[in-house]
Amino acid sequence: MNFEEWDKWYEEILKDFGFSREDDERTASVLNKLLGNYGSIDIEDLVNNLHHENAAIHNFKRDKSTIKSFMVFGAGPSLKKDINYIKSRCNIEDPEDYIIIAADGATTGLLEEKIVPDIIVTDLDGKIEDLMLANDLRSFFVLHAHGNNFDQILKYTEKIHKVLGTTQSKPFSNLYNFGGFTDGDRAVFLAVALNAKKIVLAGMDFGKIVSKYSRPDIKDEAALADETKQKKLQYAEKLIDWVKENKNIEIINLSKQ
Ligand SMILES: Nc1ncnc2c1ncn2[C@@H]1O[C@H](COP(=O)(O)OP(=O)(O)OP(=O)(O)O)[C@@H](O)[C@H]1O
Ligand SMILES: Nc1nc2c(c(=O)[nH]1)N=C(CO)CN2
Ligand SMILES: [Mg+2]
Repeated sequence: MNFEEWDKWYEEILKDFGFSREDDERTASVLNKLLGNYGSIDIEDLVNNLHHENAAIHNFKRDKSTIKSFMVFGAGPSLKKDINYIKSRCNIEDPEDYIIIAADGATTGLLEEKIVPDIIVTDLDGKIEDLMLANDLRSFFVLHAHGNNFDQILKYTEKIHKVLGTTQSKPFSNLYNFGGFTDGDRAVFLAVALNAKKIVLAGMDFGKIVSKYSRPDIKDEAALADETKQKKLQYAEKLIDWVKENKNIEIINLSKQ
């Protein structure tokens, strides 16, 4: 989604949630500076490195043109069921098959199943030790700045490597905006920017229930989402519907089957 198109969604989101564009831009400006100091990658680096990372691990040369299929894992209640289904159907670690993108808290569920994502799309409110562990092991970070994560960006950016920065306001300098709002739908927009032909969604229930991977502080496996979270999930679903309607990409949602 280009920025002009995204900006219409963004205006609506700012009004609907009462967020401030200036606050988003303030965090974006800090992230941009930190990435300037500590280093960041661009989209070309990401594509090239995805290829090399897998070549190193699997002794397999993935041609750039074979990067076509993606799996996006969200932190919805069906995450574990969907991972088990995928494991029973295919070799999830086969680099020929899929690029694996985890949306933030879903990283923890994947690590529990011995799967280290290729990419983590995050605003740094997932379980931070797991995000950092995955980053050390293998995962590239697509790190998002917004008005509500200034402190996390300030604290953790220097500790993370292999980072591509994003903003939800106007992109500039080191920061991209591929479109999208929550970590899960931004992961889908990233796959679109990486020329996906097929995207499989797992743990992307939307609805009103959140899992412990989304809210590590809840006691049970799942709980009723608060009103703000429910509204965020509605936007996530609508934005992914926009991709279905406007892009020629096969999208399969395992959570809805
Ligand atoms: N039922 C669900 N509960 C939680 N996440 C879901 C659900 N369905 C889909 N997702 C996707 O999983 C992603 C990862 O979840 P997580 O709660 O870590 O994200 P988030 O975008 O940081 O949200 P928040 O700002 O509420 O913390 C969400 O961004 C969302 O797109
Ligand atoms: N300003 C602001 N922006 C966001 C927020 C948030 O809480 N505040 N949460 C997001 C992830 O769901 C994405 N963007
Ligand atoms: Mg998050």
